[in-house]
Amino acid sequence: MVSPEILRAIFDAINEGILVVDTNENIIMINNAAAKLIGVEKKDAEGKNVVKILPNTRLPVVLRTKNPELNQIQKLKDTTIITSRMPIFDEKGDIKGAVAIFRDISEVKNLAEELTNLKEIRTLLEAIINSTQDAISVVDSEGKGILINKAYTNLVGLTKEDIIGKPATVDIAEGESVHYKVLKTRMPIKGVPMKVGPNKKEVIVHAAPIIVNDQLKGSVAVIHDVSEIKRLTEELDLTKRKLRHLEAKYTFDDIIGESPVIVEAKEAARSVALTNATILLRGESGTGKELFAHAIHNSSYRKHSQFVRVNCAALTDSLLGSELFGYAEGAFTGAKKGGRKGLFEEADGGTIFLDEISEIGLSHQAMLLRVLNEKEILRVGESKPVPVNVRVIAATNVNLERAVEEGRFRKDLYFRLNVFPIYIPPLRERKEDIPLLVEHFIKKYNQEYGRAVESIEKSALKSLMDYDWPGNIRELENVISRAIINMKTGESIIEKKHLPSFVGGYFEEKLRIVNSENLNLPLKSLIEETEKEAIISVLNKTGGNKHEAARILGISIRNLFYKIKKYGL
Ligand SMILES: Nc1ncnc2c1ncn2[C@@H]1O[C@H](COP(=O)(O)OP(=O)(O)OP(=O)(O)O)[C@@H](O)[C@H]1O
Repeated sequence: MVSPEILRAIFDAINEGILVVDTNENIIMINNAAAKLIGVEKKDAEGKNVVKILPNTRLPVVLRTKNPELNQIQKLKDTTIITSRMPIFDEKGDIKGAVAIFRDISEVKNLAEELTNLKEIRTLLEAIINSTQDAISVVDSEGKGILINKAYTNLVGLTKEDIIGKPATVDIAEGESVHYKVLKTRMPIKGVPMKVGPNKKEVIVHAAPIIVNDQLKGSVAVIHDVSEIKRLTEELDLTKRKLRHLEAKYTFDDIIGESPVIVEAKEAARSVALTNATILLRGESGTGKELFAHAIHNSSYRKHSQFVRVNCAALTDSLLGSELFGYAEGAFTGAKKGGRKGLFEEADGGTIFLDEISEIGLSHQAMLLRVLNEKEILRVGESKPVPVNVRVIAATNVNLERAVEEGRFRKDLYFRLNVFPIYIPPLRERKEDIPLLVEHFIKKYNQEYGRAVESIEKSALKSLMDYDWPGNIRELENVISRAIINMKTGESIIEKKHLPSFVGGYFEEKLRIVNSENLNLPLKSLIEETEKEAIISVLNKTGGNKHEAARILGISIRNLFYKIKKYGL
């Protein structure tokens, strides 16, 4: 027989709390764990009615019902416990008391809560990872796949089954594993180009190590699809080039005008066209410099070769260099493999038309001078010159002499370009050409818009003759084209009412002044008209000097050029 002392010692050694009551609900035994959980001294509890010690205890219920209550979770002070209560019967089956066995499960509960939290965080993370457009792949510290998202599957064409638990190299078609590199170096890697998946998708990969408490846990990679961007860039490149390579469309016959000044300019251009001389076309914006450049190329022996047009004002200085002269492989970030030909090389055998030449920065002016003198170019980032046979036609609408004086334009380049200047006079100095030009534009826009406009009314023509045309022929062309658009079907003569107010008509009066008649016009049209009006007034004020006009308007010269073109001024 085990002595009661030994039994007590065993009871006390047990981690679970044990509390025994007799049929009178008095505590006859309580072990250390129970006393500790309840927060009483054993000696103070023994012999006491259990309800006094534990007011909410259900032991009296068990005594009464004689039914056990098993594994019930409840709060005991600050702890959570799991309790089982059972009646105690003697051999005859009479009830002798009841016992409660309970265990502190706070820690287990915390753990369970933590697990639930972790689960929530994981679900949240997965939702985030799956909703990003960038493909993500994660490997563990050994380089085995542990997570990929939907975008990854869409991009790479591999599923979880192909990746999870497999080595980091499974998805690579061309290139080295970035994950392995990251795991080896513990350093992030950016912008690695490679091809992935069965379809050899072109991607750029950024990867970083996952370090928790100083321990390397794995590597995460974000994979960007660049095939679409590459395709679009190539398309854009091609379109840009195609746009430039639109053959020289015009000949001298397309240059309308019989005024002595324009006839003289045409004669000069016609005779120099047959030589190889560099030509400088001078004249205000919209006077027809580009038209002259086309005509010169078309009547030169180079007419079957390329005519390449570059608007030097439209490109930033840094872009202009690589566009004009090309670049070597690796000349700068983003440089194409194998480098790229510049426009000078593309125009080899033909003509390059450098519009707005005054806008070239000083460093590129030096390079241009070299082309003109040495007949060879240096690609950006390369030291070996490439010979080129290109005729240069430059154009400017600014006072280059002043630019030279102000140090903005190299004197030697100025002299080199100005060997054969052709001055194209502004329209206000050859107003006698206006009727011919109007007739020409009526024909042109009849064809373009499918109209049958016959001519212009005398008083309307007079308004055109009275106006000074700061935007020159481009502006006149624009006014005629808009007049035709403004004409109703059935109207075949351009009248004053079809002309804008600034040339003495009144069509745009309605547009410009916000009144009940035009309240239904979109705000954009009203703003554009006002902007156009402001530009015209300032240009008139500065006598067509665009640098000054841009200064007064508080916009860049490039922006002003853009707006002048946009509004056809
Ligand atoms: N003499 C002309 N006969 C017919 N159309 C002309 C004539 N001169 C110019 N044009 C037309 O006017 C518009 C402007 O001409 P162009 O682009 O050649 O001018 P530009 O002097 O090169 O202008 P910018 O300096 O702004 O580049 C074009 O649509 C062109 O066809």
